[in-house]
Amino acid sequence: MWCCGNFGVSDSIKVLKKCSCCTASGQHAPISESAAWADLKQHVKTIEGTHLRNLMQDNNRCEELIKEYDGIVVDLSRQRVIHDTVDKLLNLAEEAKLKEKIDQMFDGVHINETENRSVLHAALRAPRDEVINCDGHNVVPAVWDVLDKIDAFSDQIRSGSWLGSTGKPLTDVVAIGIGGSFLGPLFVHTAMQTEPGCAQAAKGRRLRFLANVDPIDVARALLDLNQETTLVVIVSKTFTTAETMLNARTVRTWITSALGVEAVSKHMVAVSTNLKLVKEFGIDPANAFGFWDWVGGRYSVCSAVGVLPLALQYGFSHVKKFLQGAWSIDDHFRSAPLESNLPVLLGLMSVWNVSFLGCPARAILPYCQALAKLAPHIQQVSMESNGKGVSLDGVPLPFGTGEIDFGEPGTNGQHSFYQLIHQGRVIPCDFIGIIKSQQSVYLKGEQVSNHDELMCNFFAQADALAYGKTREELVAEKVPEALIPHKMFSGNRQSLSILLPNLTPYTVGQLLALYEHRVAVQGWIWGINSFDQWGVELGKSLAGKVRTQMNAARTKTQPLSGFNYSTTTLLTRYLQGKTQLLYPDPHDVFPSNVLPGFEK
Ligand SMILES: O=P(O)(O)OC[C@H]1O[C@](O)(CO)[C@@H](O)[C@@H]1O
Repeated sequence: MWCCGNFGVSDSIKVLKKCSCCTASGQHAPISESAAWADLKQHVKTIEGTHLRNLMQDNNRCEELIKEYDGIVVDLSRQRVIHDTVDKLLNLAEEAKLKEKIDQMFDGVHINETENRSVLHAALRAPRDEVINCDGHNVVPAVWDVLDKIDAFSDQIRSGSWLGSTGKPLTDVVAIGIGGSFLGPLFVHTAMQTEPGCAQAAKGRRLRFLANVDPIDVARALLDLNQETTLVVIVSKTFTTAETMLNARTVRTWITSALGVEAVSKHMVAVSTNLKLVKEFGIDPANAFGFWDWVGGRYSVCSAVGVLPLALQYGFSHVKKFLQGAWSIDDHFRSAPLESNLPVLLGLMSVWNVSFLGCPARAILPYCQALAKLAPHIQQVSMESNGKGVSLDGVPLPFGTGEIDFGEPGTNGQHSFYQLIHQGRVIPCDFIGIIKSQQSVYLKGEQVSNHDELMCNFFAQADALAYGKTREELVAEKVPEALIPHKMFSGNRQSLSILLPNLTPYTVGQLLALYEHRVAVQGWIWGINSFDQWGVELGKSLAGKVRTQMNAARTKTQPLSGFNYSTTTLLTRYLQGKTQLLYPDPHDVFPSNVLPGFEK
């Protein structure tokens, strides 16, 4: 048994206490030592004797593996599983106390143990009358206080009752943030942009994101914008992230150089959990939108992090539907039996592929251009959450965790990396299709509409991967012998298909929550903390060391010290290449043709 599940929970602050019965040291044995894991390892041999080409002929099996909830169809029939496999994976889930973990999350237990925090992003989309407790009090009213504030503020901006410092309406928004303070909002914005209702609501408005500290991104984000009509939203959970704060100072300079310092109160607002630093930056606390430490950065798109910029662009009513969609999956996740629970099944399939079938990567392939930013967002949600080397107890794990996520919308990906997926490495694929497109085009005389054409590929690719193409088929097609090995497809390559009725704010919310909870399921099975991210710290601190030396070298012409031969050589070459820029005056380093507003 890998864990007794006797988690002690104190009355108000629900902190997990170590159970005493697992090992002498109080540490849990890794899940890989469980009987359920061993059983699955054994079961791999059975699956290796099957081919999807044959498995797909069993209609009962396929029917069992096609699941539906609230309009979403998830087809798992092209996974390399049989009925027994699912049963064994559910045994593994039981061994990992998955149901208890889900309950603990919704109960506000401090399951993010290394940061001693609850994990309650689901509370961000809970209906007003829901009760979700954290540290002894219901957090839902506080969530709605912020949502109501965003509703009112976004309405003021959009209606023109809040004007810029020179009396003009603020039609453009630049949201500055990185990682979770950027990728989720960008994903949802990209998905909503072409939805007719949202597009109508956004008429005459522009939403830009500024994430990278690269000054090229500043130039790109500010291109053609006018300070007088621009609202800047600084989004940072900590308000200390180096890239975001430098970009915030840069854009503040862009605003104040044109409009004066007093313009900040009209043109700059913030989203953060650190309202003290927001104030120190010069933003009126009345213009700050808070959230809470129980919201992880990569899980924060449903907080003010995403809701504020999206409500400014589309109006709060559309964003509310996005939150409702996410809640639909939250509610399903916390209440549906594991065997019909979509995020649970998706998570278990990923664990099966990664830990048992040896496929550490996953391709996310939406057949919908509006989902172009889904894969980049899920990269962070998944890889920052589950790319860990030790168990919750800090013990090195004897197996790899996490998945290497990547993806592009179809059909673009087909003309790029699908070659490898068909004949090279085995990469389990998530195909995501939409029944009714946001845009409909049908040309007279064409066989099918444009969206149907797209979806023909969605259906074809999954079967191409599953069935492959045999030597016999090629011989029958009279393919020359020399070409046969090149034209053969082994098939038996697993994928799953997710079919959404349409792509609206509601279904975007569903899709988001489906992936968020799937990732959590994987982490709970592997026995890791999916909610911290210590792995990003080392690079950040080393960049600080380089920054100090860079400044010394630029301003005092001091020699570099403390770096290895390689870094010293390249750093020296870098410094030599830019000797003309010795920081005499910050404005001097901004060519006015690139960054409008920095003219001297
Ligand atoms: O919102 P913040 O505090 O600026 O952090 C941005 C991002 O930086 C990280 O902490 C690490 O890259 C992410 O987890 C987070 O989403």
